[in-house]
Amino acid sequence: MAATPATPAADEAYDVIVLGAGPTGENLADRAHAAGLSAVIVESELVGGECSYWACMPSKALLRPVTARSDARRVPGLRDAAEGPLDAPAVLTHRDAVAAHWKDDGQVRWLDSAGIDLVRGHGRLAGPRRVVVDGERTLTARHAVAVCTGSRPVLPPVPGLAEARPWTSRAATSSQAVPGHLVVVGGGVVGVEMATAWRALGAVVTLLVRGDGLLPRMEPFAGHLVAAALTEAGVDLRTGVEVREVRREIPGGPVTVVLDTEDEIVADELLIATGRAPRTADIGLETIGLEPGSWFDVDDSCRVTGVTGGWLYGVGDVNHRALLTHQGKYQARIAGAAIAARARGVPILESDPWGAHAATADTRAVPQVVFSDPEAASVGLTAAAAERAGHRFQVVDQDLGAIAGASLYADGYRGRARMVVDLDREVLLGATFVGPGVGELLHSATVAVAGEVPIERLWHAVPAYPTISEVWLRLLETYRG
Ligand SMILES: Cc1cc2nc3c(=O)[nH]c(=O)nc-3n(C[C@H](O)[C@H](O)[C@H](O)COP(=O)(O)OP(=O)(O)OC[C@H]3O[C@@H](n4cnc5c(N)ncnc54)[C@H](O)[C@@H]3O)c2cc1C
Ligand SMILES: NC(=O)c1ccc[n+]([C@@H]2O[C@H](COP(=O)([O-])OP(=O)(O)OC[C@H]3O[C@@H](n4cnc5c(N)ncnc54)[C@H](O)[C@@H]3O)[C@@H](O)[C@H]2O)c1
Repeated sequence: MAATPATPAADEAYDVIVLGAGPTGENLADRAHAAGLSAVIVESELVGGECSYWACMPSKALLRPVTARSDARRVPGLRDAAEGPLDAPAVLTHRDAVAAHWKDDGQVRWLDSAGIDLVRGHGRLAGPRRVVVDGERTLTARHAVAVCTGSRPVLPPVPGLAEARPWTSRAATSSQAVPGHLVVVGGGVVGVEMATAWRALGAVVTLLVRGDGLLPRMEPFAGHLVAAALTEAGVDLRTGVEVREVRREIPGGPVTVVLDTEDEIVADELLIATGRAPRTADIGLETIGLEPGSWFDVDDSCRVTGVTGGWLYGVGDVNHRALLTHQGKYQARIAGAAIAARARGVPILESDPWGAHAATADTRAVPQVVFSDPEAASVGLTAAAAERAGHRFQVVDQDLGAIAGASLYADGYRGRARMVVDLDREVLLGATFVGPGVGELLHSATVAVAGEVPIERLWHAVPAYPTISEVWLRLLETYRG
């Protein structure tokens, strides 16, 4: 059914109400509907959520030309053809198309074809199993309400920062112009990807990081290699610095960033990429005894803990398990199956690790690709995380440049791989690859980690020659001795 305006009416009852039509909400509603439950989805902005319009898709549209050009420049015979600047207007035009020009008609058509009702407006819980949309329309849920409202950027409490109206991820992924000088604050994924993109599109970029390196959740060599490449690309990377004050006298005019070192940087734009907060401040949590603005505390089926009757689910970014589109969609598949099983009265759910109703991969095998140049890709535990978790493990490293497939992929290929092996069970706990093109290599590691494939069996998974995947052979040879 197509979108209908919020009009006063009697309560409308559904089996499942989904709040938020991002990738998580869409998948959850789809799973519920596929299981024979009626589902309605409430969306206050665009169907498709952050990912489609202001996050994954537009950011990757900005980054793909950057890595494609870099790769081409490292292929003899192609190098000269790939010299010169990127065509920034063409990149931005393509980005606009990838973001569907910030219109959601296509995704609304998909909801319609999937048999999911859409109600446009801001949804708020109004007591158990009840959602009021824009204060006018009341929906009730026979089985479950799934909150999939995502996250928003956080501005640190720096004097003058909010008043300066800095860019956050939305402006950084949707800007229609390349700023002359962009200051980026934050060395996490958003900071690194956006510094990479806007530098290659022609901006002077200063990247301010308060810690001692980039991408702190990955293996340290990921941050080192990406930092070296950013510096080589001309980014002014400053680590160990804090922003003390921000001044912008004229809206849209130059912005002055004052550091704790007393240095002042005057730039055209400032991007704050210092993490996210849940979009749960204004969704009526107080009406069911939960704290507004908090992340949801959920079990492995994504059911919110401590809610009488067990009808509330918090899925995707809102539960802070892994702020990634693919993990939100995975959780939606698991939670959707759990909601359907509970609705059918199934007495015992498959909630053991790797069971149908447990989002086990959230804690064991989360894959992530940072689309920087070079790419950084990881799954499962880093060595530091394995140490913290008390595993007995061995780290195996490999220079990716020494792999024949890599040297053919790009002349002078620079990159590194690491696997973390559980010595007690002889399975992989995690793997990290850094280098051009490694994003597409990651799923092999995800299969090995999630499948808990014994090293002895991995030995029989023969990588094709000459591909970058031959890194697996070298890693295993080193491990086996
Ligand atoms: C710049 C950037 C780049 C990223 N790149 C990647 C990437 O490459 N790969 C990746 O896996 N992840 C990436 N992410 C993370 C990814 O965007 C999120 O993990 C993902 O969007 C979360 O999906 P979600 O459905 O939980 O929430 P969202 O996508 O945020 O969707 C939530 C939806 O709920 C709606 N909503 C909120 N409150 C209400 C309400 N009260 N009533 C009705 N509707 C409401 C919102 O309007 C929104 O449409 C990126 C994030 C950023 C910021
Ligand atoms: N390719 C991808 O998969 C991709 C791309 C972009 C975003 N994302 C997801 O979006 C989420 C948000 O990304 P993000 O980069 O905003 O968050 P993040 O948590 O990855 O990084 C934020 C960084 O900012 C730093 N920071 C925090 N407060 C600060 C302050 N006051 N001053 C200076 N630095 C400060 C943190 O130490 C951290 O390194 C991530 O969890 C990520 O998983 C994924």
